[in-house]
Amino acid sequence: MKTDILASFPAMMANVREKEPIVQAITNFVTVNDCANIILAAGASPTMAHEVEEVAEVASVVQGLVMNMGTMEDVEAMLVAGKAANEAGVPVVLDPVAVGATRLRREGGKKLLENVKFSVIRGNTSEIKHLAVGTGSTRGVDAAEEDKITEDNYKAFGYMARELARKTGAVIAISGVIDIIASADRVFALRNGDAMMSRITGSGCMLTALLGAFCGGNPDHILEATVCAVSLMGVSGEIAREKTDAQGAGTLTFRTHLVDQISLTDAETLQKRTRLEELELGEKATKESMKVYAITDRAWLNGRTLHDVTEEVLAAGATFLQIREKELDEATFLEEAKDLAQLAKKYHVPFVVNDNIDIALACGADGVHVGQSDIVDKDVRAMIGPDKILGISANTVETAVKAQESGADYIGVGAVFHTDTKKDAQSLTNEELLAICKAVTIPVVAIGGINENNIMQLKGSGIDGVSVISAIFAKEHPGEATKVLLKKVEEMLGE
Ligand SMILES: Nc1ncnc2c1ncn2[C@@H]1O[C@H](COP(=O)(O)OP(=O)(O)OP(=O)(O)O)[C@@H](O)[C@H]1O
Ligand SMILES: Cc1ncsc1CCO
Ligand SMILES: [Mg+2]
Repeated sequence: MKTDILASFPAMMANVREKEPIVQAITNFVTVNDCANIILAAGASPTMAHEVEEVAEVASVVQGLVMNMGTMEDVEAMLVAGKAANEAGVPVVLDPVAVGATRLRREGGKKLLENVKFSVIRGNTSEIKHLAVGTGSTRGVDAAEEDKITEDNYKAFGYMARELARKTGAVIAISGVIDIIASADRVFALRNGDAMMSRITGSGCMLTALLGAFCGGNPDHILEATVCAVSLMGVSGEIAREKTDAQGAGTLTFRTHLVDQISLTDAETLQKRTRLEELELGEKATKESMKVYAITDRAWLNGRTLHDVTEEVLAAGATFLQIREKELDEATFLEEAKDLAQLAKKYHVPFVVNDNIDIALACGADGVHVGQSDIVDKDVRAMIGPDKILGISANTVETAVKAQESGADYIGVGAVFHTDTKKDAQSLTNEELLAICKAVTIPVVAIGGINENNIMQLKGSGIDGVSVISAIFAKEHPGEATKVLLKKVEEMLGE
């Protein structure tokens, strides 16, 4: 069951204040004093040790480790300390300051991510964008104007943060006008804070230091601790702004009020003022997710349940799941679809329902897959809304282009092989497949008679993966079959 994050705030705060975790911070020389003070204000105890000769020793006895790339003289010490903290089970928080801006920072950030396992990575939009997709337009320590987070794009930042969380195993916190916090499964948007926070240096560094204190006090609840710390920073920033304005004072006074307020804000005020939204983000159809696209078939269950067989297939690495039921009554179909939707969520695999839009919408699926006739009759995209996955079948350049124009997120092309007598003879040639793939920009998955023996024939056809039914579900060991297919597809794709 999902935990109620707001309800966890009092415990998160009390754990920091009562346990007084020692937090080691290897941070930049610009804001080091502010970082030490905010750790103290939260109720924890700072140690700003950064000499490479001693950091491992320190990191193995503290409760939290923070590393901040602000001035880049301590990357070697960060690597040594990070490894020691990982070995000792101490949570590590990274602030990848200006990570995309220079070669030194790009390489330093890469090295840290390759060698240290982080509990939390906290950065502004440009920094996290660089780590997630390599294209953040960082020029200095502040986020670039074009990477600004707004009410129009914050969901996209949510997807990006979740993707990075899955890749790194860390909770990701993006700061800005709207803050985003994401784990592999859950994504939050937080609308607290004040514009004056970006008019003093180091509010981001201070937030990262605060995260070190909260993770140190709550090592088994990193997601809750992160949301609570980001919220404490934002709410304290708002109250500090009110106090600053009441005095008619400016930005440096604001900085003092901000640190003061971290020590003063209580859990009740925090809960009351926190503006937290949990985002329900479905899975997206990507090229990567087309590799082994499994379609269910209950014909070969052999006494096993569809749930168990599907779980075996997902655990083995299937990258996409479609439920296809031609004979079930609606009520049973819906039950089954709800169950598989939950299962697919657990494995972070996109899940669509074949042909039945009502069931797709009712069961919590990520989308629906339909044939050409369905898009002639009705506007499926309008029915399911802009966020759900729409898959459409096509077998010519013309129908593929039409599918894309109708709002498809991917195309299923087939039948690729004759399934009956002319075993393994292609009914769609690689040239025809390539023409289809070139005519559209969305992912393409091939379907029809594909199995582990004929996949290699599709090399050079431009497809992103294969969709199979019997090549998985008719096998005695569907999980093993999935693994073999995945390996062959990656070979076929030339990876
Ligand atoms: N315009 C704003 N409105 C509300 N909150 C803001 C605003 N700008 C910054 N903040 C808050 O300030 C804190 C720091 O975020 P910011 O994105 O400025 O970090 P940063 O760029 O890494 O800062 P630095 O590198 O100077 O330490 C976060 O808590 C964030 O929510
Ligand atoms: C201003 C500045 N320069 C390097 S680090 C730093 C603090 C904010 O990241
Ligand atoms: Mg910063």
